[in-house]
Amino acid sequence: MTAEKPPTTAQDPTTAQDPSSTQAALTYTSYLALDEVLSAQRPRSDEHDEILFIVIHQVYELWFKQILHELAYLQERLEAGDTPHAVRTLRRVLTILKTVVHQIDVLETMTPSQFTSFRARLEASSGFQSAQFRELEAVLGRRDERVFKHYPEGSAARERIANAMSRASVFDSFVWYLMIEGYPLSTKRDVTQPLEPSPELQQILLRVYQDDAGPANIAELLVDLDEGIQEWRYRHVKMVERTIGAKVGTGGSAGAEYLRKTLFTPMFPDLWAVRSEL
Ligand code: HEM
Ligand SMILES: N[C@@H](CC(=O)c1ccccc1NC=O)C(=O)O
Repeated sequence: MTAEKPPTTAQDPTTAQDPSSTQAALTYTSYLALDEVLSAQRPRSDEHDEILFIVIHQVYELWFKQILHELAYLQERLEAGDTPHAVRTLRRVLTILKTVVHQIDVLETMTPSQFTSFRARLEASSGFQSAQFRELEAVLGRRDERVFKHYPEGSAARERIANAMSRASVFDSFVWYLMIEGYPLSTKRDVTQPLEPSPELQQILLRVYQDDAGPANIAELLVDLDEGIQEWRYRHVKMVERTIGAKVGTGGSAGAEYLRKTLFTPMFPDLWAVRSEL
């Protein structure tokens, strides 16, 4: 249990009677920094639908932030061999992921012509520049220098992505966890390199599934996570197809055609590779 923070409201005698105290009472608005949050929607057109487009993306970025926070904790718990908390954290991440995938329904209420009415005002900005999405991919295990093209050298965003690519990924933490659980894994992976399918690890995973205990539960939740990311990509590309058809993207790619190529690349290839042996 952590000790409760002393109250800082006007009723608190230590502050209420202190004339030098300039601290305003904490309120709903100040605690949640709503003045900042609610003044951060700045449409570039007078089109009705642009606010929805901004709000949806802002909500995404807040959830990405929360997912990154949870994944850092997940890695810590896995590396401590703590199955119950790793399971709970993964469940939370999966629930958030379901929420953000579902949120696409809201944006799909915007018609192509409504989007076209302000699309030009987006100029060359695009989802390619979502640093938190790239960080999320890197935390999960993606190692791909091409993403850096959209982040200026020396920028904080680029540093964060590069940093995530230099650290152990969620999958590396899972492998570490399997070692703690007593599975004999010898070869140490260079965590800065892409995750390649490993026959040695696949043999171990078959045993994990046979044993059908905590590690098998975690493995299944990681498959859920991988599938959830692929589900997001699928829903995103369908939204793109119905909203801009075959138009090229504002970020300079071939649009839907480019996105379709990213659809079936799993984050954790070994967890998929073993499934025909189970
Ligand atoms: C009408 C809605 C949307 C359209 C038409 C759209 C369109 C596109 C297009 C065409 C690309 C390819 C990059 C380019 O050349 O511009 C892209 C990439 C991307 N978009 Fe969207 N997008 C939409 C909504 C969203 C939302 C709500 C998110 C949530 C954060 C999002 C996140 C991303 C990300 C992360 C990428 C990079 C994907 C990758 O490279 O794998 N997009 N989007
Ligand atoms: N790439 C989209 C524009 C777009 O969707 C977008 C633009 C700015 C900020 C976020 C965006 N969302 C995802 O790509 C397009 O080509 O229409």
